[in-house]
Amino acid sequence: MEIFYIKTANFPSKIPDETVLALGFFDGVHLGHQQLITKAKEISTRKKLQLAVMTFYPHPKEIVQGGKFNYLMTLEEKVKKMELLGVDYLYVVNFNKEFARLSPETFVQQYISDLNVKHVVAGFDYTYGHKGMGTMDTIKEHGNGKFEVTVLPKVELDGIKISSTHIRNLLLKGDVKQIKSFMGSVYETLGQLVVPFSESNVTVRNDGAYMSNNYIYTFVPNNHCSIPCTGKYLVEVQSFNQRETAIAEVISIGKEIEIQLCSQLELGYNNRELYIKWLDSLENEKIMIEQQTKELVPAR
Ligand SMILES: Cc1cc2nc3c(=O)[nH]c(=O)nc-3n(C[C@H](O)[C@H](O)[C@H](O)COP(=O)(O)O)c2cc1C
Ligand SMILES: Nc1ncnc2c1ncn2[C@@H]1O[C@H](COP(=O)(O)OP(=O)(O)OP(=O)(O)O)[C@@H](O)[C@H]1O
Repeated sequence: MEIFYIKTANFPSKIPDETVLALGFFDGVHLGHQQLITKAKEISTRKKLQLAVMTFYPHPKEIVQGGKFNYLMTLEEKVKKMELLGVDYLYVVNFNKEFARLSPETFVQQYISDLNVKHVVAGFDYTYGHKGMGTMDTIKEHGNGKFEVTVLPKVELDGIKISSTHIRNLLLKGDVKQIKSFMGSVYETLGQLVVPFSESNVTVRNDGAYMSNNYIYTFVPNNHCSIPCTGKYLVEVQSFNQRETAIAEVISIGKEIEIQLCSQLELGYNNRELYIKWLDSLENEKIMIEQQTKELVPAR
């Protein structure tokens, strides 16, 4: 897969071959996105064209509304998923204030027609151009017959539109188990495992690695990735080919996010980059323990 980072009016010097282009932000590359890209792949194979995806960075909301946006994945992770889906060209358009002001017509002319696109595929709710005024009802007309258009109807699960927003809401509720049926895989967060420094708790091994004697570590998620709400979770910690099941506690969601792993972790290296896979919430267990504790209090 070839990646083109496009800044306003700075187009690739080599215009790629004729393509089928899938459009959208694609945060999380969930099952709705996967259906869209698979559809575009089928069309590209049938028409013997290359498959291209156009996404943006940063997220339009971060620029238009300002403030921090909670992403489901980093751009690097999105790139990996696109590669697995068989994408040939990935355009990452720098979304800035100047770009946001482009009219729907100018966007279609400069960023679609001029990029040798022969077929556009996007979902029923895709919008483009200043204030998102362009829709799937206007795109064909704005393309002046230069490309075909396929619209993917709403992909739902149990009557709910599969969307990045719904997955973010599940994270806010700590309902990590449900996420798999919307994303197609367990939600995971990339970050660094750090041994909190306290002399009584840390052993320095011969190879220089810090080991936590009581198995308590701090996990610092990579910048700007969403994590579930505070509470205890059953997780899988994955680094290279090592996997461990552990209990993670999200203590606070603020500037410094810390997650403490309390199981017997053999991955005890300091500052090691790894994935946390969020398997299930242990809040029910916590509620049960709280209820049992309450029952033990003698009646006065
Ligand atoms: C040229 C262009 C200008 C845009 N301008 C705005 C804007 O002014 N305000 C806004 O909220 N979104 C704007 N957007 C974002 C789109 O409405 C939409 O969120 C984006 O294309 C991603 O689509 P998706 O959310 O369906 O994946 C713009 C998009 C494009 C391509
Ligand atoms: N459930 C779905 N059914 C059909 N098309 C979808 C679905 N979800 C996303 N798409 C399409 O996939 C592309 C990327 O969409 P986008 O990144 O806006 O996803 P989203 O899940 O709707 O995000 P958000 O919830 O943040 O708005 C767009 O063309 C969009 O219309």
